[in-house]
Amino acid sequence: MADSKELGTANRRISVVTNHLIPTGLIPTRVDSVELCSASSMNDNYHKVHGEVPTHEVVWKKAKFFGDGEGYGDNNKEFVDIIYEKAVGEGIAKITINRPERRNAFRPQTIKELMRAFNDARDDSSVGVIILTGKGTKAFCSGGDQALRTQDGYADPNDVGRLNVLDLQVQIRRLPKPVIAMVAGYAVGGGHILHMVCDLTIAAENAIFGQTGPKVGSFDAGYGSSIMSRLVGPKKAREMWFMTRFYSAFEAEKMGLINTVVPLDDLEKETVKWCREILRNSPTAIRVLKAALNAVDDGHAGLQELGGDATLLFYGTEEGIEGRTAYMQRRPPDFSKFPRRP
Ligand SMILES: CC(C)(COP(=O)(O)OP(=O)(O)OC[C@H]1O[C@@H](n2cnc3c(N)ncnc32)[C@H](O)[C@@H]1OP(=O)(O)O)[C@@H](O)C(=O)NCCC(=O)NCCSC(=O)c1cc(O)c2ccccc2c1O
Repeated sequence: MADSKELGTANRRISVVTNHLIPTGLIPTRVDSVELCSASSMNDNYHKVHGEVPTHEVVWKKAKFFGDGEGYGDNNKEFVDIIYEKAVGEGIAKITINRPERRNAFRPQTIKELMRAFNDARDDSSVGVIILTGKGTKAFCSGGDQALRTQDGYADPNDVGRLNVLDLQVQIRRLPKPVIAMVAGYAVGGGHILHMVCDLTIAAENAIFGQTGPKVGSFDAGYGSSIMSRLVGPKKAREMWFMTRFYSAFEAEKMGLINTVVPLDDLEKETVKWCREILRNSPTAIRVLKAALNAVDDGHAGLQELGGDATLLFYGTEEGIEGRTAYMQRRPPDFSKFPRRP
């Protein structure tokens, strides 16, 4: 039985907690004085200057590789498992996994093609945002093609096995432009991890999210675990991995796993709108912010990325140029005119 000292402590704690509770009658149920408005209809000077985000129809063209001409063409002839497009006149690239009959499961060839396309979108300075999606409405991606799983990893016929999707995850994570996962249908297994490594996820109402690894004898103990834990918290991450449950788009949004849910018919329109909104902002600010947002979690690699951005910016300054010029002119550099800022 509790003695009187323990009871006193318990009573004090209860009264501290109850003092912070608002009696139900006092909880405001209606906002009288504040006019609520959506971000797009805000009437402040910032929104007057910047205006509405354009909503015109996007025009996609098969992408030509950067450096191969005007940016459009039919290099896609080389692609079997993906479709690579660029929006005409705006800085959006779209990469589509094109294996709908397999719910867009990836095989090694798919990963190789995805990596080529992402590399091109990175190098093409006219591209500012990249959309990753799956063909059709049934699946974004259902992970590794289990028919090609070997003891060494995933292998196309006559090839060595590898877990090459891990390289793609790193590539997306380190790519200095935002990558948006546009998800309709299933994003499960390795496909779920792909959407998690993207910077943003926009889902259709029919989207379904989840891990299947422990059901099929697999697991991703890398980004698939650590990034998930960051996104949904350690308890929910354990639930997702241990139980292998599937979650609706609305549940995923509530969990912080995705950014927004839209009707299936509006999925691309809304995703393009997000891209256009991002493209109005400073590419350098976005580049550095992406690196900064990943830096702590990515350890030395994260610091390297962020540090690289600092060097990149420094190379464009007079101070940086003076160092290089002096070296080339075989003279000592004159850094005296550059401020030693507080
Ligand atoms: C995604 C589904 C829930 C969809 O179910 P639905 O009923 O709509 O469709 P079907 O099941 O009939 O599928 C149609 C058709 O596609 C084939 N298919 C679907 N997914 C795959 C797949 N991943 N691999 C191979 N084939 C697939 C299916 O067999 C049907 O073919 P038919 O010939 O019968 O028409 C459901 O399909 C589903 O649960 N799929 C499996 C999801 C899954 O378990 N994925 C693998 C998880 S493991 C993984 O992805 C993975 C990959 C890596 O590279 C890693 C690397 C490093 C670490 C970990 C890794 C990892 O875990």
